Amino acid sequence: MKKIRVYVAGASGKMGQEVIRTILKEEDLLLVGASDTRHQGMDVGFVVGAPRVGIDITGPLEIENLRSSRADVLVDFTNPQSVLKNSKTAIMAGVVPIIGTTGLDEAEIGEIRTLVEKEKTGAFLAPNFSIGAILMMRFARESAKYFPNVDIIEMHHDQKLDAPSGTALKTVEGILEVREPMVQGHPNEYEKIQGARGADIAGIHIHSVRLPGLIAHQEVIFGGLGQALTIRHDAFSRETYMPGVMLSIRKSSELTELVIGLDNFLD
Ligand SMILES: NC(=O)C1=CN([C@@H]2O[C@H](COP(=O)(O)OP(=O)(O)OC[C@H]3O[C@@H](n4cnc5c(N)ncnc54)[C@H](OP(=O)(O)O)[C@@H]3O)[C@@H](O)[C@H]2O)C=CC1
Ligand SMILES: O=C(O)C1=N[C@H](C(=O)O)C[C@H](O)C1
Repeated sequence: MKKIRVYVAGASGKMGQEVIRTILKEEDLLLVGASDTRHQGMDVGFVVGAPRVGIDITGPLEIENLRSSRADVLVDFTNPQSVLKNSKTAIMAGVVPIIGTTGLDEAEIGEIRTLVEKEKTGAFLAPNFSIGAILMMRFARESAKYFPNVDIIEMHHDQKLDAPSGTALKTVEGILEVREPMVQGHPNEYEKIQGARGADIAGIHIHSVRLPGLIAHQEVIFGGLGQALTIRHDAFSRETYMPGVMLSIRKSSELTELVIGLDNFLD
């Protein structure tokens, strides 16, 4: 069996470690490289609490390392400052980036799309790899057809860099496919303290909570006449993302364009 060769950027991080532990258990996947600013020179197995793997963590991602690994895909769980450069590096090396890192803006995603087209390779980006979160977004899109008034509360651990979360933004994107931009709340409302009503996208307010103890949680709250509908998803551990990440690795190695969203790979 020809194995899919996987390189992981952000290998020492919370998601990177979980991804590596999972890849090491999959028979059709082969870990061929690991990069991170932390634990440089250490065997990646020891970093993730597994036996020795024979692959050292190489430091920030370099095109030479990626090329010499002969990777098919690069899984990126780094940070909003590194992900664009890493994705471009992968595409230039002929490696399909699987981008889990959030925080890319529209212009940056456009840059990736342009480079993918120029280099005739593929790329995959998913703000959320959890099936429950995908369903939450799908149900929210459906509900917005009947309940146009909606607020989002997203809650994450306090080490998260970007706000609002990629999932909240993707949820809004889906809702705006079926709901026109509108003003929510009283037209004359005002904030006594700046930010009290959260971030406003086309009238949908996003409130970002950051607290220790949390992992990743989101409520999409719809208000209607005499009723409210709340759709909630909770990630209680990072294992929740693994089936989606593994599916994406298997589906992405043959991509020839930029694809956004795990729902593209679900039946
Ligand atoms: N799509 C999804 O389903 C999910 C997405 N995420 C996203 O994934 C990203 C990572 O999350 P998380 O694992 O919690 O974050 P962590 O901070 O735990 O891990 C990120 C790691 O990447 C390292 N890093 C930074 N720059 C580079 C670089 N250029 N090359 C290699 N490694 C680098 C960091 O090092 P240092 O600390 O020294 O900077 C750190 O060790 C976030 O954007 C988060 O929002 C998270 C969960 C699910
Ligand atoms: O930083 C995280 O942890 C997460 N980030 C993603 C996001 O911004 O939506 C996905 C998930 O919420 C966990």
